Amino acid sequence: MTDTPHPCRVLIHGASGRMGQALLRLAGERDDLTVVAAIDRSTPSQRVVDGIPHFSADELGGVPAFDVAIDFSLPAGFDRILALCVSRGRPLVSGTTGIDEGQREALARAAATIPLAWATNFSLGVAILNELVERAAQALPGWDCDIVESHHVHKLDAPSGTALTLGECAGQGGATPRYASLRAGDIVGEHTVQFTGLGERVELVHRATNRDIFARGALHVASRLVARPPGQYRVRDLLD
Ligand SMILES: NC(=O)C1=CN([C@@H]2O[C@H](COP(=O)(O)OP(=O)(O)OC[C@H]3O[C@@H](n4cnc5c(N)ncnc54)[C@H](OP(=O)(O)O)[C@@H]3O)[C@@H](O)[C@H]2O)C=CC1
Ligand SMILES: O=C(O)C1=N[C@H](C(=O)O)C[C@H](O)C1
Repeated sequence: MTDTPHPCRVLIHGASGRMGQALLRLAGERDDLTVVAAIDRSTPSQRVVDGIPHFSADELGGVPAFDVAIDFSLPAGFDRILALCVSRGRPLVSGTTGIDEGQREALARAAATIPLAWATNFSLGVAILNELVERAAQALPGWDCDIVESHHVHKLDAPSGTALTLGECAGQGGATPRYASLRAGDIVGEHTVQFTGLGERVELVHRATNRDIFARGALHVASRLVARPPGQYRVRDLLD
C-alpha cells in the first residue's frame, strides 16, 4: 500500500473578492488542495468561515504553515504577500493586475529564491491568444495594431493587465499597439486585438463569460508550482 501525500496547503490572499470567492469554492471541490488560510484587507467579523480560518492583511505574519499562496488582490496588497512568501520560502501564484515597475522588479528578485507564477490572465484561451498575437504581428509588418478591452464597472485598472500583456506580445512581433478600454455592467472580460491593413482587417478575440476559468487556471498552476525550483513561470510552462 502506498501513502497518500497530504493535500497541498493553500493560502488565498484577496479571499473576500470576486476571484477569491471563486477560488475558495473551486478549491473546495479538489482532493489535492486544502485551503488553510484566507486573507482579506479588513478584519472579518467571523474568524472561521466554513472551517477555513480568515485573517486580516495586518495579521499576515501569524498565518499557519502553507505550501503555496494564491493572490488575487490589489496592487496595494501585493508587496506584503510577496514578502511573506519569500520569508517562508513558499511559492506564489499571483493574478493581481495594475502592479507597477518596482513591483515587477521585486517579483524578478524574489524568483531567485522561490517559484513564482504572476500572470495577468490564467485562462487557457488567453495563454494561446498571447502566442497568436505575436505570430500575427510578425506576419503583418506595417499594419496598425489596436487592443480593445471591456470589463465590469468595478474594475479599477485600465488598460487591463491582459491587454498590456497582449501588447507586449504584439511588441515582440514588431507591432506598436494602441489601447482602448470600456467599463460596462458585469462584463467578465473581453479582449480584441485588431490588425488593420489597407482594405482588410484581422481580429483575434477572447471572451471570458465566467471567472471560474481564471480560478481553475490559478489552482492548476498552484498545484504544479509546488514541485518546481525557484524561478518565474508562465501559465503555458505549467500546462499539462
Ligand atoms: N490574472 C487573472 O486571470 C485575473 C486577474 N484579476 C485581478 O485580480 C485582482 C482581484 O480582482 P477581483 O477579485 O475582481 O477584485 P475584488 O475587488 O473583488 O477583490 C479584491 C480583494 O483584495 C483584497 N484587498 C484589497 N486591497 C488589499 C490590501 N491592501 N491588502 C490585502 N488585501 C487587499 C480585498 O479585501 P477586502 O474585501 O477586505 O477589501 C478583496 O478580498 C485584480 O487585480 C484583478 O485585475 C481578476 C480576474 C482574473
Ligand atoms: O479585473 C478583472 O476582472 C480581470 N482582470 C484581469 C486583467 O486585468 O486583464 C483578467 C481578466 O480580464 C479579468
